[in-house]
Amino acid sequence: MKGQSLEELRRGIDALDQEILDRLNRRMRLVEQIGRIKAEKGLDTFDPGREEAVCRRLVEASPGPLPAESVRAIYREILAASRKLQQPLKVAFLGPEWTYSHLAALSVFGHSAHYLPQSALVDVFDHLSKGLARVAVVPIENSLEGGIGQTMDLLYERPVRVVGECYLEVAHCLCSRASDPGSVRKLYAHPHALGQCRRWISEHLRHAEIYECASTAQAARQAASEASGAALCNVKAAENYGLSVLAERVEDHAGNTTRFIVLGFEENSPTGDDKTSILFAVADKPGALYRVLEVLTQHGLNMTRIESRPNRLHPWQYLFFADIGGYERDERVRAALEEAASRTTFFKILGSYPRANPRHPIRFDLERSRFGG
Ligand SMILES: C=C(O[C@@H]1C=C(C(=O)O)C=C[C@H]1O)C(=O)O
Repeated sequence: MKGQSLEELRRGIDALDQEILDRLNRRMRLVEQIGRIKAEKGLDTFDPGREEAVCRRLVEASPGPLPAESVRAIYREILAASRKLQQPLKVAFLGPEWTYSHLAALSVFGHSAHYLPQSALVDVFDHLSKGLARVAVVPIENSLEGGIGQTMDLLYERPVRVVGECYLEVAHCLCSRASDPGSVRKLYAHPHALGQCRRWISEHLRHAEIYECASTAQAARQAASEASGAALCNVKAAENYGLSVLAERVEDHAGNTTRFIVLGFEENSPTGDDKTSILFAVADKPGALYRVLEVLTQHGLNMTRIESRPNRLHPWQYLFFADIGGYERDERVRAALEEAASRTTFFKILGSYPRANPRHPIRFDLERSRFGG
């Protein structure tokens, strides 16, 4: 049997696209109805647990050939458009535009959200507490540099909840108006970017003076103002500030990944594969930390991270940030946390949220300036 011609195949695609669009509009009418119910009941528009459940179900139900990351990428935008119909979601992040935080926020909330770049992390938290933003996206740890101290301090000080997480691959480029690395005299960079590219800088940019900046996009903005300035930043920041990419992927280790958390106030519903973040302090006596960890082990909870941080309010005392597998209201987790809390001097559940996979970080495609996962 003779195959279909190009024209016939394209007619088939046109008919399917019309069908997809009709169905998307039907979906949006349901979304609008849900929006009205939420408004009546005073519920929050954004429900990350439900969104994750929607995506996971579709990834599992998809027979292919569409890969899982494409299903997720398509639905990221459908969900963003759905939320926008109910009420545009206001998202604060550490700006200016095109920082890695911005890329992380876009990868979680899509292009239809209302983004509010802030000039300092503390302003991101302030935006949330003042109700100027509904959610915020902040970095919490990097695979090479470890925990982001300032975020950890603010998590201790402010009454926010962790409602989501995402892992983003951090691919730095050397970007400049100069034509080659040899002509670069000043290098602008965020301290973490400097830390991640130490070896490359000592091999290629020994002759340049180094200036630390508040963010990678700020570094790009600064580099753009000088003919012999350069920045360590991502390709979108370079594009935005009119810089050329002189060298790609200058980080010292492949797989440089930053974990971002989404902050908000609402409690998530369980998804069946959740993580819970906690924060606690223990008395200064032998075995105090062990006694907390012992309870978690006895209840069979898997701890995926524990990190200590000096308590700035009480010198030489420490705060512990830990992530465990499970949902906070799940009976086993609840009982374990209750018992663990009784062995601490301070205990705070930061929140439960759908688990993201660190082995499949969101990748920002250098060539095509778009996300894959
Ligand atoms: C439609 C809803 O509102 C939002 C949009 C969703 C969707 O488009 O599927 C899911 C969760 C919410 O963030 C809902 O809560 O079901």
